[in-house]
Amino acid sequence: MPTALSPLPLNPPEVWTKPTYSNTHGGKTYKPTHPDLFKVEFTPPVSGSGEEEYSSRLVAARDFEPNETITRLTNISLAPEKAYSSVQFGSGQRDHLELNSDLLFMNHSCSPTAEIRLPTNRPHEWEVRATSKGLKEGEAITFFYPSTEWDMAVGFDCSCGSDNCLGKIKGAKHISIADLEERSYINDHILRLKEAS
Ligand SMILES: C[S@@+](CC[C@H](N)C(=O)[O-])C[C@H]1O[C@@H](n2cnc3c(N)ncnc32)[C@H](O)[C@@H]1O
Repeated sequence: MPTALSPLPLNPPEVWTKPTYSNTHGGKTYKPTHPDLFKVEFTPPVSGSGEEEYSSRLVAARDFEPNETITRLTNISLAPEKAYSSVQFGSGQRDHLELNSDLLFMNHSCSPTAEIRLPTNRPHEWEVRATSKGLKEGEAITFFYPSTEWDMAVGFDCSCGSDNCLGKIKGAKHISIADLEERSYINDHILRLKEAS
């Protein structure tokens, strides 16, 4: 059972279909979820590889002021399990949500342009917001994955390219508190897990 008070539905309030090369090109059945705020820049699969590249990204469709809310998390559901796509919102084993929107395409950066803020037990306040630097139209919307993730289902070699890149990203469990806090806002459940470790 989730340990945080979790009123999250098991299914998203609105049906969401993940964009793929075939439904964003040619047939074009895909409908962007937040067209006025951001859009997915979709990378086509390398011909014949048959594998997902995970190199698509989310970019801002307009400027955002410093600390401006980009969007609240409105179509979220309880994740059936921790996955590459889920976001951790508490310290319990089941405390992972699925975004069920174009926000899925927010990549990680060690020098992020946005934050996911998930105050404990206040899901109506859960949001993506610009950092204190603000965001320009066309800039990638990224967040620091260890700000929500303790021990990720799928780690990766970071390609964010920032000067203070941490290299391998596996979750906050594997990073010192100083390295976490100098890069991003860190959610309470991660700070609690860090204190207890
Ligand atoms: C939720 S997806 C983000 C969207 C993803 N780029 C896509 O095209 O589906 C998370 C995955 O994207 C990739 N990813 C995100 N940020 C990355 C980064 N900074 N460096 C390398 N891969 C990254 C990793 O494969 C990760 O497991």
